[in-house]
Amino acid sequence: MKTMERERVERFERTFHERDIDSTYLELYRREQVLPRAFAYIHAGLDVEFKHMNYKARGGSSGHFNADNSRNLLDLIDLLAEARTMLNKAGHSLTMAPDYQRVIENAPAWLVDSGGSPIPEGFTPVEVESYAPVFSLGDQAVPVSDSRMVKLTSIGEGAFALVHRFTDPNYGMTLARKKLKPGADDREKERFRREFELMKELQFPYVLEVYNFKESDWSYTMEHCDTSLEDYVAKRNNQPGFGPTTRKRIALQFLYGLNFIHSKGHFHRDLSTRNVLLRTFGGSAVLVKLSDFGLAKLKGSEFTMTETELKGTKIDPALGSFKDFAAVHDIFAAGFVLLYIFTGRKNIGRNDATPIEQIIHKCIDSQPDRRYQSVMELIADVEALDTTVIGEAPA
Ligand SMILES: Nc1ncnc2c1ncn2[C@@H]1O[C@H](COP(=O)(O)OP(=O)(O)OP(=O)(O)O)[C@@H](O)[C@H]1O
Repeated sequence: MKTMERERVERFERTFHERDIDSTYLELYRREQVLPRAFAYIHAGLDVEFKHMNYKARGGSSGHFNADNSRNLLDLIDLLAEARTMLNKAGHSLTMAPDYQRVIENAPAWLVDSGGSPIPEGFTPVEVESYAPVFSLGDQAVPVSDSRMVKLTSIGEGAFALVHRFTDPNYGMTLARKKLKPGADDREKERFRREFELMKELQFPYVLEVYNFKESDWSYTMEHCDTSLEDYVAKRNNQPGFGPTTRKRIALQFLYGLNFIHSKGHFHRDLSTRNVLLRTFGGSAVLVKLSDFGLAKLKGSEFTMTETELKGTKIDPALGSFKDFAAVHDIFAAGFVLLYIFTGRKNIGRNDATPIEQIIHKCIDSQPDRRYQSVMELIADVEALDTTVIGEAPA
């Protein structure tokens, strides 16, 4: 850590020296090298507000979160954001228990600083955790095959896991490592292990390859990707080099990957522009890698999902229950991924009538029986697209 960055973190921690902090919470973070008092203070404050929120929204019905509580919670969220930025600059990643992260990320949508805040309808009570730390710092190094420790660099964070990259000096290869966040419950652990096992089974050029599962710290290694589809298209969308032929090539790789998953009897269930990753090789050469299989499961199995688990994915209004998931529901989400690949847009108009838009309308039709019934059918239409007229409406 550089001196200036360390000083900034220490100065932030000193602002908590004069504050009254519940000793139970101080004890939870006693061994933390960085920001022990700050973490204890913020954790204690969040628990007070979360308990009050659960009380006000009991039974799942919406309630009113008082003005003072709203302001307190907003102040705590600001403190946390400040701590996170500072820690990132100092080379640490801040990890938070999934349920705390869910509420904090969703808060800006309903929390206001005057007159109190209306708790959203259907609010899921927060699992308050007063006896274990909810904040921790991500690992900074990992052992490789000859037991040498190599540096980890943070590259991503989802609701449940932290993702780092590291270079194995034995092979000169960069790998990614996904690690479950601390405080994960049995259900999240099962989801994590299932994700690894399924990806291990699905060996295919357009599905992200996973290597090794380590139960001792709930992490696994996988191939490293350079970017997500979301970022790749956003950066190139208005550039002349990113034309219909390149877009069609990316779209087909994505569909071949999806078709392979379906051919093996699985559905992805969480397709989004963030869950499609890319390896880039200079110029316009890319390899599409489908990732984040945490929600994929064998046909017919029971599973309920939470709002956190579907972040970024277009939810199919025609899907009644998650256990009735079928190919047409992945095809619905794939329609939006295709729209983004071909146009850089996330929403489609009613009257769009270019050849690609006609395909997308058929993916997302409100009546599932009017959609493509299989990825193979969809592939046939995308393969047949004439890239010289792809963006033009028919005469
Ligand atoms: N193999 C990889 N190479 C490069 N970046 C990756 C890789 N895997 C994941 N990431 C990055 O890390 C982020 C979080 O990963 P991922 O979405 O798999 O975690 P998660 O906790 O399961 O997420 P979610 O909340 O979507 O379920 C991704 O959005 C992506 O940017």
